Amino acid sequence: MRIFLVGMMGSGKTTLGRQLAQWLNYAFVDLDEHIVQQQGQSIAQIFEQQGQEYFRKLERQALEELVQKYERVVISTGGGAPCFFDNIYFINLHGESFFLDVPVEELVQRLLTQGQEERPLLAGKNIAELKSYLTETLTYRRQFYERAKHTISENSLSPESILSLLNL
Ligand SMILES: Nc1ncnc2c1ncn2[C@@H]1O[C@H](COP(=O)(O)OP(=O)(O)OP(=O)(O)O)[C@@H](O)[C@H]1O
Ligand SMILES: O=C(O)C1=C[C@@H](O)[C@@H](O)[C@H](O)C1
Ligand SMILES: [Mg+2]
Repeated sequence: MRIFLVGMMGSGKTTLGRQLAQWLNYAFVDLDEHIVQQQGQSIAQIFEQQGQEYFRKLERQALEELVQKYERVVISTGGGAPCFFDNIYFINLHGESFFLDVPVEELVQRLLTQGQEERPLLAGKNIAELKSYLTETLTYRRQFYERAKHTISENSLSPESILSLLNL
């Protein structure tokens, strides 16, 4: 089985994905980290030097490569990954998807305390700007995230709740 975690920046995809892969004894891939390693550039550098559009193409290519390569894997996607091209359909075609649905107030707290620097879309924003950016972005992205096969709310972000949704 392939398990994909989707949701906003700061929703906990990397943290939970790593834990879940350990539980299942599956491979773990963080899509952002995978792209950074493959390109030898940080996400911020890719955005700056080649642009966001190029980054979105890299995300799609990486998704295609990873489903070819792995059958038992947990993939934590980047915050925007399911919202470009037909990526969310591609994800659903190749595995079980989970939307980590965390309220904006909580995202703001987490992202303020955990460096905005590696997240180019958040860099340089103050708390009010961060909040309005996340609110607007989530309002638009929800239509994609909600196409995930399962939704997990903030208070059940654990490997156990994912396993029980999968009847494992
Ligand atoms: N369940 C949780 N409760 C509280 N804090 C959490 C939880 N999960 C993750 N965090 C914290 O929130 C921050 C963001 O988590 P993480 O990096 O896993 O999010 P992400 O969804 O992968 O974000 P991005 O899309 O930017 O990669 C980290 O500081 C992490 O320690
Ligand atoms: O929400 C987004 O668009 C992004 C989220 C991160 O995971 C990275 O993929 C990148 O910083 C863009
Ligand atoms: Mg992450």
